[in-house]
Amino acid sequence: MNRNAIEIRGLRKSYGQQTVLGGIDLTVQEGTIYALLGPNGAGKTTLIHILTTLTDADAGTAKVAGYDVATERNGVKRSISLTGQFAAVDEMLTSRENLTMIGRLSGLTATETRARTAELLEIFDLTAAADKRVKTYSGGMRRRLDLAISLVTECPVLFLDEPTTGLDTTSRRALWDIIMQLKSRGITVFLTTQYLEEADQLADMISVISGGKVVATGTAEQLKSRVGGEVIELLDEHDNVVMSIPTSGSLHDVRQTLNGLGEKAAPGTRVTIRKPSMDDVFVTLTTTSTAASAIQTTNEEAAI
Ligand SMILES: Nc1ncnc2c1ncn2[C@@H]1O[C@H](COP(=O)(O)OP(=O)(O)OP(=O)(O)O)[C@@H](O)[C@H]1O
Repeated sequence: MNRNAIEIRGLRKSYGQQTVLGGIDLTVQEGTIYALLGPNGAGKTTLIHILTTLTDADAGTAKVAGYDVATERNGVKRSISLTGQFAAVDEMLTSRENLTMIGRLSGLTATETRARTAELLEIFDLTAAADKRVKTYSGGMRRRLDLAISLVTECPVLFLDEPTTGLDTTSRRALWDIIMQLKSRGITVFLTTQYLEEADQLADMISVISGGKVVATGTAEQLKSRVGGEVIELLDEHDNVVMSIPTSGSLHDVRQTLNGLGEKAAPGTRVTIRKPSMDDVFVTLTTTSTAASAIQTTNEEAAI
């Protein structure tokens, strides 16, 4: 039976008058990839900082790898790695030197450090560039190195704060592959992202946060099904989407929706019907409070 790598109950955090986290409940099973999806300023980094003991919560509890983040900080720290939004590498050193430095600082012997460095350079496809200074690296190479550094000592729970922000599509996909490999080695990955596709592709479970609350939790498919079975899209003569309408997908519903449009659609308007995307989910959940409260029920269902 799977155990929980992360358990969060009623977590709250405010800065002055601003409530950043207004009571977060969340459970992450061991060995899974969990994505926390939310717009800018939703509180994703704040939550990661609390889970990694960098910030204290005002109320509520959180356990990581079985340790309480408030009272068992050392246990938490021993169990986690964190990669932040900005690559924390020494640009004047080579990637081999960066990895070696972290290995020795983490208490590995010289021999262990050499072996681990070689292994990580290989995994992250950095062997060819291992002896070049990091300042000559591309953004993708730096992110890969940053991730490699956070894995010098392999921890059961890995936190990735927007790991692919600023990367091009190829580098992003390469990192996704690496994250999937980490999962296959039993590591629990908790990541934040603003990219819907990233959550869709990678995560076993997704929570959407907005306004300091979890407004939905589920698999990508479960979240999409909440938006509706099919989305009717109206396109203008230049193929621009002028309206998207979620429907249940039933013939009755689709027919009623189209009839309901009546004369509102301009002449020349075309119709397509497609499956909902994560974009639909995101827009629905983060822009309408009614949707948010409706989905709160989903959250409870998904937790059962
Ligand atoms: N130390 C702090 N002092 C005051 N306000 C803060 C502090 N840290 C974060 N905030 C505020 O809390 C809110 C949430 O910030 P946070 O960085 O957690 O959001 P986020 O979802 O990670 O956003 P982004 O995707 O832009 O990184 C923001 O309005 C931010 O300005």
